[in-house]
Amino acid sequence: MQHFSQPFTQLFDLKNGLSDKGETTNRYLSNMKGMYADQGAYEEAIAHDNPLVYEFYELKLPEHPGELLFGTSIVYPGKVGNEYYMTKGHFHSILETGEVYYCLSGEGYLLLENPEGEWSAERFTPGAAVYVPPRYAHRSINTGNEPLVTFFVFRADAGHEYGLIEQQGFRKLIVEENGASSIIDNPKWIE
Ligand SMILES: O=P(O)(O)OC[C@H]1O[C@H](O)[C@H](O)[C@@H](O)[C@@H]1O
Ligand SMILES: [Fe+2]
Repeated sequence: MQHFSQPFTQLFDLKNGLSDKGETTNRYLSNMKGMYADQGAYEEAIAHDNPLVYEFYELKLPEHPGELLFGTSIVYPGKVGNEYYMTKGHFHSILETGEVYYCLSGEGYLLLENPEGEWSAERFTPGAAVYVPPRYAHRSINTGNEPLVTFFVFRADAGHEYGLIEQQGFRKLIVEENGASSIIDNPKWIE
């Protein structure tokens, strides 16, 4: 008989996303080289300090298709040039794996796109559950002034695939224009 996980409960703070169990993975600005459109603004920001852009819990559960991975993801407020702080974004290694994100606090977007060229920017506000269908890469973007905290859950064997995202990003960028967020074409995107 396969050894599955035992039932358990874990608390995550609704406001800051933190939990007293488990370790977060931290992504600092230095881990995001080449991911912001304004390379000059990136170099300048890195020369000053190396802020924490986001952190996330991913509970260590067996990577079996019957198990689920879950945790919170916390994207801090900030910008590089006029582009908001965001996660790297990924496809799942098993491309045909969906995911659900539920926004606990803060505001922003989940930017989605699939290899067929379809894309969407779904708004995150507290209480919004966003569905990531199979085949869609997804990136969380904080357009507000407080941490963007989401809770996610997906099939445990799905894996993460960054691939082209690390070279050219997503088709769209979310930037600040005249004090409001705006979705624009990514000039680095090559079809
Ligand atoms: O892997 P990234 O795109 O950097 O995002 C970081 C993390 O954010 C989310 O909350 C996901 O569900 C995780 O699976 C992911 O690894
Ligand atoms: Fe994912």
